[in-house]
Amino acid sequence: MAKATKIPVIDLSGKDQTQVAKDLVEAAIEHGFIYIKNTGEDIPAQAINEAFEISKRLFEAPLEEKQACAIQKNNRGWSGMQVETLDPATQRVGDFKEAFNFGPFYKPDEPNQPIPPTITADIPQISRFQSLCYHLCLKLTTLLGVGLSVSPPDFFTSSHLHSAQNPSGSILRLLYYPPASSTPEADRSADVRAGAHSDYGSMTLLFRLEGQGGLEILTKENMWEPVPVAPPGTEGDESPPILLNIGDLLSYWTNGLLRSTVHRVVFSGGGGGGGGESEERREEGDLDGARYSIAYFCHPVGSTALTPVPSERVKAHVPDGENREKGNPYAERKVLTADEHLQMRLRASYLQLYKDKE
Ligand SMILES: O=C(O)CCC(=O)C(=O)O
Ligand SMILES: [Fe+2]
Repeated sequence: MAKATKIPVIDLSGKDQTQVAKDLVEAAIEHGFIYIKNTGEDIPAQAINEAFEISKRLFEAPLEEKQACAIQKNNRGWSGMQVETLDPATQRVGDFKEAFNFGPFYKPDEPNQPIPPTITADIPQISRFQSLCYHLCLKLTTLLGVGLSVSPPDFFTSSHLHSAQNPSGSILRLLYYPPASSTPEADRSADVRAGAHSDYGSMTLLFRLEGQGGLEILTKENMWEPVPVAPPGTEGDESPPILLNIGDLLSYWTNGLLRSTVHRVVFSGGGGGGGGESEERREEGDLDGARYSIAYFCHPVGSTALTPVPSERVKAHVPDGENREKGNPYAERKVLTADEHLQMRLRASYLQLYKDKE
């Protein structure tokens, strides 16, 4: 039976910030996924609720509006059903989801991309939400720097300070997984809502809604385990915890010390993984109903050179067989900057976009 994971819940508002930093680093090494208790201090529940409301309106907008904002090679815009294939080696068909990516608004309320008219009035809220996510990520990069005793301690944070002159690949992504009933072509036991993948950037913040489970991580033992939306101890909070995960870039940068964990989103049939209807899965609600999530993919400034992180802890880390590969999956291709890293990954998941326009 698939068991729920033991991903720790961390409260960033803890008095002893050195301890918080240590706990965060240990969780990033051990699991790569961490629940950030939502106290409302960094991202108020109301801002999250508003963002989900905007997302619903956006995906319900007329198809022509969304198509006019189709995703470009700059990774901004709308991607329709089955356009993205996160696990092309395994998936029979593309992901059963729609997504809309917003690049950074370097000036408040000024998107650098076409926006569907249905949500033009919501630009200030989107801008504010993106800024809240960005600032939470800066806080997290600072804590990781402290927890890893990186010298100087702002090594990670300063490389994430983006601007129009020093842009980053950071993306705020609204996601919509239509109900299975509206996609009868999906084989719920073989197909997935989002294919198995690890994220590309430094770290990802994921916002989910209660009763809309389906996210699973691949454990060290190679088992798929569900990641409950509201783990024990957070049920009474105003908003479920924010799920933080380490991305490939940060794992690569730390020579595999921080773990970038493979994850996916499944229908109730279990994505061919044999998970079946476990107790935890049933607690997660109707896995075939409509599902919304919001991800903020945090990336360093594109020109950042991915040179070894100045930390004794990182230097002392000797990757084991499995992590050696994970730590530097691109060793042969010599990734030099954050931008090169991102371009390589996008090319692999948007097969058609790159094929059509080359
Ligand atoms: O929707 C989710 O819960 C996860 C989405 C995800 O992993 C991604 O977009 O990278
Ligand atoms: Fe992901």
